[in-house]
Amino acid sequence: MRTDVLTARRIVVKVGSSSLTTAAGGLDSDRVDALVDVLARARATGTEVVLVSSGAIAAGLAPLGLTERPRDLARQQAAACVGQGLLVARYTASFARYGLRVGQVLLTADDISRRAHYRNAYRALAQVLAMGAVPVVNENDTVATAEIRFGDNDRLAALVAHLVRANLLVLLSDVDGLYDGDPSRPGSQRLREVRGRQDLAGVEIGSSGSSGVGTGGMVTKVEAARIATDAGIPVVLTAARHATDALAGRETGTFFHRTGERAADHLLWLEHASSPRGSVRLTAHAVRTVAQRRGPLLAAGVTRVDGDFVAGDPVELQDESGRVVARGLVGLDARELPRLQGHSTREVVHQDDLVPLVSAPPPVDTAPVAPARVRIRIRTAEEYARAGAGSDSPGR
Ligand SMILES: Nc1ncnc2c1ncn2[C@@H]1O[C@H](COP(=O)(O)OP(=O)(O)O)[C@@H](O)[C@H]1O
Ligand SMILES: N[C@@H](CCC(=O)OP(=O)(O)O)C(=O)O
Repeated sequence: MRTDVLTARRIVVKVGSSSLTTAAGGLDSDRVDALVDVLARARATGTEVVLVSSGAIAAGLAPLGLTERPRDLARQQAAACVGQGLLVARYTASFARYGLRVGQVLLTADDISRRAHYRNAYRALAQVLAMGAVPVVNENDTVATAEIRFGDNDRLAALVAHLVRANLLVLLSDVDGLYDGDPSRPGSQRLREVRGRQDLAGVEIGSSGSSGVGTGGMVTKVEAARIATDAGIPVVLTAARHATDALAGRETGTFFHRTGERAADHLLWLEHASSPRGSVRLTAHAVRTVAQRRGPLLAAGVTRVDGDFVAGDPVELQDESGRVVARGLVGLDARELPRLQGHSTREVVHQDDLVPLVSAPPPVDTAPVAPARVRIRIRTAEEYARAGAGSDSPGR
């Protein structure tokens, strides 16, 4: 038995498109009902549930006369617009069988990478839970542009788990766990547990399966598991048909043990969900300060400004060679900075709004301090698409 699962009082369950649709396309009511049966049982035992559900685009295909997932963003937006309503209507009817209400929550990465928005999203979700309803979360695909699109719900679910302070993330797919190679290949073995990155060495993490409606495949699930476990949230990855066992703490799928501690609220979003609006180049001294989070970034430490950002936007902080050393929420507009750079003590990024992405050399003028934790940065959807990785591209 998995004690972390049994003791979890608040859980985020993410279900993929491939687990909600029929082979012929369209929503599969029986599969929606089967999932809701499991979630309603968890609720009956006092566990709070947040559902992150994909399927908007898949559900909108048939009603719009589309036979496959469109490759262009405009038709994906249209499909999501029609499908999201159908999806939530289906959940509303299904949860109503248990006297439970659902509330639709549509998020964009852009909305919630800012600190104030993050708090607002937390307040809204916490209130929905406090009032006994089940939040059904998805990305707001209809208004998300290629630039701000988060792109896959696996990573979105990991960030939502952090946002709502969940004790567990459950990823439900059409495959019953992470395999060491293509699961359709004879001889591939399921990993029962992952305790850290070392357990993933040699594992072939591939893209979407044959359903044709999934996004990102195992790549985004493993990234999601890494985001969650690094932030102290264990993850169960299994097939939707094993959801009962997964929530009962039985040994199904792949269990990712937590590897880190909960990080400051908005910093995880800043690191994983935000798309930088510009970049600021720093002196060597300022690089050391921000990489070790020993103080704020002052205008005196800025040597160059690129982009058209305004106060509150996420920006990249670069060293003198252009290497990205941190991300920060900037406190000044791009047009204000040039006249201050190099000499002013005005604060450009507050210390609490900084995420170091690499460790820096120890400062020459002070005693050695512990280096900042080296973080493996998860790509944004935009970077992901640019790299043409897997099938996660918005152009798919
Ligand atoms: N190493 C692996 N282990 C398990 N599944 C994998 C692996 N590599 C690629 N996959 C594929 O990932 C698919 C699940 O991802 P995806 O199609 O995006 O589903 P979902 O809609 O649930 O997000 C599986 O059907 C499987 O074919
Ligand atoms: N937001 C999109 C789903 C994106 C996504 O990650 O899909 P999936 O890989 O099926 O979980 C939708 O609702 O269609």
